[in-house]
Amino acid sequence: MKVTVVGAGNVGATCADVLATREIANEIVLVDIKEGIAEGKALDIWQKAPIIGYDSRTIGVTNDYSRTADSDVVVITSGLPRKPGMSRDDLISVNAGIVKSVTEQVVKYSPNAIIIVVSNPLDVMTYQAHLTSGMDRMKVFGMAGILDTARYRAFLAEALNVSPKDIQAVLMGGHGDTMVPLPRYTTVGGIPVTELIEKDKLDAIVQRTAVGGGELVKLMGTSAWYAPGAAAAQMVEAIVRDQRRVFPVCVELKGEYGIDGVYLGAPVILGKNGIERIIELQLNDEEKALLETSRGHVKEVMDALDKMGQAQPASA
Ligand SMILES: NC(=O)c1ccc[n+]([C@@H]2O[C@H](COP(=O)([O-])OP(=O)(O)OC[C@H]3O[C@@H](n4cnc5c(N)ncnc54)[C@H](O)[C@@H]3O)[C@@H](O)[C@H]2O)c1
Ligand SMILES: O=C(O)C[C@H](O)C(=O)O
Repeated sequence: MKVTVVGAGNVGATCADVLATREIANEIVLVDIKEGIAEGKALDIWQKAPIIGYDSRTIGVTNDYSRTADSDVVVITSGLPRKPGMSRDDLISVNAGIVKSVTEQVVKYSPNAIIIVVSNPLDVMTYQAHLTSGMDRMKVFGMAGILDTARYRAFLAEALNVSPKDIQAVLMGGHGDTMVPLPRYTTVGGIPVTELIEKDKLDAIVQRTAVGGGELVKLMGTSAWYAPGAAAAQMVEAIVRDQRRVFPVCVELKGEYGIDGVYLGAPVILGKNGIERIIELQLNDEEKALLETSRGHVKEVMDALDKMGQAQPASA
């Protein structure tokens, strides 16, 4: 299997490193626009192979998409990260252009690849890549839900003093402060989380999760990369190993949840064809209202992209 990661910055390089270290793909191509950066990081990851013990090949290229040809999966991480005081939406004008031009190159050389978008603002960059690619929505989707649920699961594991492995959770909506964690669908070793933690503590964890990206931006002056890179690699693994994992993924909803034409996180089954199925949960009134708020926010940012004239299909 061949996997390309575009953007050899913090998230892209971490993703490539996890893909190689866990031998998720035998050929990994790292691409960046900055001369030498992808080549250097790919070489560094390859030189770690004899120490850790893996044989995935990692190569790096500067803007040479011919080397990405016939990739099975492409992860797009290229674009600016936010700085303290910024929202993800503030990145839209710069990142839309980057995601558009990268997607054009990706599709030209790997027309059958499944595309995973990571660049922010995530839901709207997924819209940008999907439109530019002209591909089926089940083959162009975004990574955010695995990261957001991982934060939620990590906070819960800490509060309950249990293994994060035993916490199962799902979360919906946009990748922003209006994301919708679903405590009703959260279990700890099969036990509903609501039986193990007081409501005020759970509410505080939900709140901390919603602003989890911002917490890290404040601490580091740029956004996170270890968990995001690993989350994107986990999606690649589900696809290349046809695992049929159930993850929250950002996809264009077309009637699911009564929503049409908006890109939002929802639980899906991920396998060799990309999204194999979008799962429709039964939401209660409160959850529906939260999802509607999130939908409204993402739609506003999609409209802003439309106004910029960026969201055009590749052929337009
Ligand atoms: N979806 C998520 O959950 C999530 C999580 C973390 C970060 N992100 C987003 O991922 C993006 C990358 O974050 P990062 O921390 O890796 O940033 P970074 O600055 O470390 O890396 C970005 C890389 O993209 C490269 N790049 C820019 N334009 C390019 C182009 N046209 N072609 C190829 N490469 C190009 C840059 O040279 C740089 O190396 C940001 O937009 C960030 O907000 C999303
Ligand atoms: O917070 C950010 O800007 C990056 C990313 O979306 C995250 O949640 O870590």
